[in-house]
Amino acid sequence: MKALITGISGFVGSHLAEYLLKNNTEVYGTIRHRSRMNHIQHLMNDVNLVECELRDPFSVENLIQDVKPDLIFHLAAQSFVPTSWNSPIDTIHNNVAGQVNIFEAVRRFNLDCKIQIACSSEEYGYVDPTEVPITELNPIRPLSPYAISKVAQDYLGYQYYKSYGLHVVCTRTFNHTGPRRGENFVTSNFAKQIAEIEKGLKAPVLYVGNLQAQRDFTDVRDVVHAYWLALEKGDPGEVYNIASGSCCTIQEMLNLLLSLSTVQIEIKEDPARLRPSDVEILLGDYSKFHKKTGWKPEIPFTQTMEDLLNYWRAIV
Ligand SMILES: Nc1nc2c(ncn2[C@@H]2O[C@H](COP(=O)(O)OP(=O)(O)O[C@H]3O[C@H](CO)[C@@H](O)[C@H](O)[C@@H]3O)[C@@H](O)[C@H]2O)c(=O)[nH]1
Repeated sequence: MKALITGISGFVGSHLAEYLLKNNTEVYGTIRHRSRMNHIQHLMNDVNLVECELRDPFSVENLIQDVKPDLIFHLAAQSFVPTSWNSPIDTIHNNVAGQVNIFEAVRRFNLDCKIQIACSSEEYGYVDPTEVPITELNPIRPLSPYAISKVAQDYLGYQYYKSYGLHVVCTRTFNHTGPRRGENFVTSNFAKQIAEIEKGLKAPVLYVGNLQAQRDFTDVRDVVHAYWLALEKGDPGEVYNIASGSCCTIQEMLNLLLSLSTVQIEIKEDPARLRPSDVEILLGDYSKFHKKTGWKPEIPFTQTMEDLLNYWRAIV
């Protein structure tokens, strides 16, 4: 079985590669010339890397023709919400064009493969507090250009399934974290600041944005297991929530991290970290996916945050 991971050098891509290798799957992954390889350095002898610019149809055609994967996990994306405010067109173009190029190449070469699309809970956007937990039937009310790009990816998956019979499964994943999480994302950003303060590399002041937002966090190692099951057992043309089923405020997540450290830290709001419109609550209902695949999250949140903090302690 040959699996292709787009964005293999990223946070989720590197964990998925580890998971697939343990499952005796032959792993191929796309990288770009400027990709940082530190997350997959330890896998270099076990995975096959292909340089590919997903925005370029010729590059993607060559990729699909050469690799001929049985499974495609499409993870590559501009995935940081604030960046999408600064460069909305780039985010939408990158996330949408890359996926259309993959679909068109699979179609052109008549490839019999299953495709997982990494969609997002951000698609739900504005959620009234009476509308949680969020099921796949909740309204889609996107609040950022990033969310719009994910809605487009989601609906393209449905359209290519209906129009051409492509085996596409969309996973709407709620927030996920763990070792190797990019330092811009809130859990990693706070953990890195704490690790730096512990080492005396930074004054004991931790900068934060909106601490009232509520998020549903799952460990990335549970998430990659879900992606595998989505293609093994999920129905094509369907969308599945991947979530933990509980949520906390960002303040509570910060308190947990602080409780794992012994240093005294002052908390300061940094206005630059506030967003034009923030999604205030994301709390997912993953029962549709559980019924289909038996999946449920296994790793407790405290463990995830401890592993994340230790990850940063080891590298700052
Ligand atoms: N990044 C960041 N966020 C902060 C900070 N302080 C508070 N927050 C709040 O913490 C929440 C989470 O922010 P992020 O970690 O940046 O993630 P996100 O915007 O929820 O998006 C993530 O989850 C999506 C799934 O729901 C993913 O699709 C997306 O790619 C990303 O991983 C947001 O409400 C944000 O306003 C801060 O200093 N930095």
